[in-house]
Amino acid sequence: MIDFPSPGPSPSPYPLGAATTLAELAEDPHPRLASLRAHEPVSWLPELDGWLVTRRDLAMDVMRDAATFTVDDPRFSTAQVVGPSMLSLDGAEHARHRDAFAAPFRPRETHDHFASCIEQETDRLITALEPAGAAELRTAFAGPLAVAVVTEALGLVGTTAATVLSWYDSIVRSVSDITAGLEAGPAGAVAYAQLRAAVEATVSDPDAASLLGSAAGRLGLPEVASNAAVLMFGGIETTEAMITNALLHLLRHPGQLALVRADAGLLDGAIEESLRLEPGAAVVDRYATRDTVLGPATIRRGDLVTVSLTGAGRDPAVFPDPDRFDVRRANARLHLAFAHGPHHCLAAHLARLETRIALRSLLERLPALRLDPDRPTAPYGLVFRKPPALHVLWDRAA
Ligand code: HEM
Repeated sequence: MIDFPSPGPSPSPYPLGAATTLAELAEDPHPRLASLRAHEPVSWLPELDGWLVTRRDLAMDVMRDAATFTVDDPRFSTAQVVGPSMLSLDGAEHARHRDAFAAPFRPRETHDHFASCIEQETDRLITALEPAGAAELRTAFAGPLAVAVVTEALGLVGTTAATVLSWYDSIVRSVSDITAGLEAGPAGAVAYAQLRAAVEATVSDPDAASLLGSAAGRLGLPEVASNAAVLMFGGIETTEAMITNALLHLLRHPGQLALVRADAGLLDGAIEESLRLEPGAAVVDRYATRDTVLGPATIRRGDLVTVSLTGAGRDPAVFPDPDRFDVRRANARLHLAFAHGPHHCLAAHLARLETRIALRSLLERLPALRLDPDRPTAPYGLVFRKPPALHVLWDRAA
């Protein structure tokens, strides 16, 4: 009798995906994303228990087709803490929630409402730092600025930036626990209840000129509160990352920094290049509503489909020499750092304005701003990517 060897598990059709770890994607994802993009642009990652899309054209296909790739799924962790909002709805319901908040974030309205507040807050923070000649700019500058601007945007009556930050921390902890498969503690629910009460107080205050008041004319109170939480959730860590990453890129490339110092018009190019190379939000998640084909992959209904915005930003088919930081790159703005399609970041203009004012003021006011050579750093993180700390030095006024 012939003894046939037992077949054993069949090899994965996605060997690169099978070998990809979440730890390496958090640490330095770029080499792995480059080989995935080249060989398995839609790959199954067992560690993710989902698909990872790394090619820019396919990333856009996913994000623009909300009927096939939805955010509206019970696994979506933010909605488990704050309830349904524009971030977790699709179709007509999504439009109803989003439209109620859209007007204040249009380019002209953003500039008129926020520019002077951002300038004031930036100046205040830099004035406090200036005498020391050294600082850790992520926690002493970018973070507080992001919180102050979100606080201004929400316009909650009687609520300080410190309170908004404490709610944010508690809600983020609950969302992270749920994402990690743990039971969320009570702090997130308590913070959300307080935020909701502040939203109610603001909406019923005839003197409060807040975007929440105008939204309340179109949405119910619980819906206004959910979206207020999403504005807070969407606007703090991402903007902190956007500012810190842009600073890091410029300070790491003195030649490019010199170009920006010589021509302030290139600052926007530097910001877009930084978003392309290291988007503050590295991925967005979608869930397949039906069996479908995406590029070379067959996706099953219910599958998690994670879009790598970082992978898309370095797609060589669109961005030649994609790893290079080039403030004069003509098409840098084609990055997908603010997503694409119906969920394109509501406040992208605000985030850009904030980062532009922040960087311009730092470069103008802190002479010879440079990285601290004794404390090197690099972006880190699976979802939100930024340097854990950004230690810098500058020349103090004599
Ligand atoms: C003041 C700052 C910000 C606020 C208030 C804000 C707010 C929002 C809101 C409300 C949404 C949901 C839109 C929708 O679902 O229809 C959103 C989406 C998004 N935002 Fe922002 N955002 C800010 C800054 C940023 C920054 C700095 C980044 C990245 C660098 C970013 C990346 C994104 C992405 C990727 C999405 C899409 C999420 C998805 O498709 O699942 N945002 N943002």
